[in-house]
Amino acid sequence: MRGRDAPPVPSLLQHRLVRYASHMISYEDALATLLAETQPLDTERVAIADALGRVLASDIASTMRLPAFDNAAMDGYALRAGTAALSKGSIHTVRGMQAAGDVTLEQTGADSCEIATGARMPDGFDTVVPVERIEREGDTIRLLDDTVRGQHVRKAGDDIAHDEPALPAGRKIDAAALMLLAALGIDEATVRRQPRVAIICTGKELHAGAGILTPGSIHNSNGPFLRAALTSCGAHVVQCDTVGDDVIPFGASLARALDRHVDLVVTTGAVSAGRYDFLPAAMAALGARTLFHKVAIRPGKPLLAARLANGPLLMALPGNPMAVAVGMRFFVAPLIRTMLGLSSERPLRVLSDETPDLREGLRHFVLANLFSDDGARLRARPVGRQTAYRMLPFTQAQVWLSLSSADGNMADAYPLDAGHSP
Ligand SMILES: Nc1nc2c(c(=O)[nH]1)N[C@H]1C(S)=C(S)[C@@H](COP(=O)(O)OP(=O)(O)OC[C@H]3O[C@@H](n4cnc5c(N)ncnc54)[C@H](O)[C@@H]3O)O[C@H]1N2
Ligand code: MOO
Repeated sequence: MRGRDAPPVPSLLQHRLVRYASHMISYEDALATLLAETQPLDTERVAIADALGRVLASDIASTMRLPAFDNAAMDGYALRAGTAALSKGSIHTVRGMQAAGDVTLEQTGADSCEIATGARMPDGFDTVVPVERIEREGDTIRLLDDTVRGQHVRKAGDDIAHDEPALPAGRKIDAAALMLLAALGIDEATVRRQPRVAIICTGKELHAGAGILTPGSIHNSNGPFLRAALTSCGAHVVQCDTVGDDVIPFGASLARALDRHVDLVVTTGAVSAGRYDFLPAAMAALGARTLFHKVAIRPGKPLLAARLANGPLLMALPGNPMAVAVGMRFFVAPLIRTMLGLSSERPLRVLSDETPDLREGLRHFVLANLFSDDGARLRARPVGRQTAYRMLPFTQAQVWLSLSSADGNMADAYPLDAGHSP
């Protein structure tokens, strides 16, 4: 929505300015159009030590049994129950001690052996009595309870059997997945290549770095936000440029991005209806195929998606910070998920406490917090005073609600940070 002064679009581009139809595509159709342009990326092998946040490209089956051997679940005494039950008051001779890591396979002679949690059950022993449930005198113990055969023993393969499916393709490697992979001794995995993304923020008002602003200028908040949000989603940000309202530095930044073999370019600003909003015309001049421009959503309506002549997709997000946040969350994040081979997100269906004025035909994205009502049902309460330029509410919310007038008070709730979705 820029105005003032001389037009920034070079004259050779002016005659190519395109008038866009006022009819807007729905969010659902726009997203489907975008995702139809996208494929899961190729795969690579990575060390598990470097795999946090990556997405598995093939199924992983268990390479061993977990636990690998029968072992004690409690510190206490291993016994041979055999087929007979061991009764309260029975007395057993103790010989030896089996600690975790000990390799002793057999304790011959004695009918009991001291044992530590995690220690391998010596051959012939099948039951463990916790140290609290015996009385010891010299080298004998007396049981304080009847025992059940096999009690307090963790059986080999009880967690996962050899060759059993462990983690499926399309699973994000999070801390839980890393725990299982480490336990299995797996040190490499086949994952999707990370999408390479360039960010280009447009606007001559954007002040480089921190420090004192000149009159009329602002700090660039969209660039740092996008870098963080893209990284959290599993993308690799290869470039983050800031350029003026001019197609020439924009084109130069785009050329650098293409040299870096990006899969996606995300731009901010210059995409709505103002004199300085050069981006739609620049796309046409560069021979890009515009997939859609203007979506029936609020905020973020002027969003544009294009396929660049030399391959990658370009998502032009409107400059207002909440339009960037919505464009990132509801267009760029699903695109990155598809590139990574992740399935589509499953939002929580919640009742929204209050709904803003919902305009028919528009999908509204609203910042909210979740809470449980008296009946322990999950509900959402929108945070106050939301407009496209206010960033404070974004820091005070847990979720985005996706709302339309057709759904009444029911909303889909999405975690604010797309990287937190499984
Ligand atoms: N006549 C019309 N005016 C506007 C329309 C419209 O349809 N007709 N749409 C409005 C909507 S909705 C939005 S959203 C904005 C989007 O405009 P642009 O994409 O052209 O963005 P700019 O004009 O370049 O910037 C808008 C706003 O955002 C600030 N901005 C830009 N970049 C950054 C950045 N990197 N960090 C922080 N803030 C940034 C910029 O200073 C402006 O305040 O247009 C409405 N107008
Ligand atoms: O759609 Mo814009 O993001 O409201 O200001």
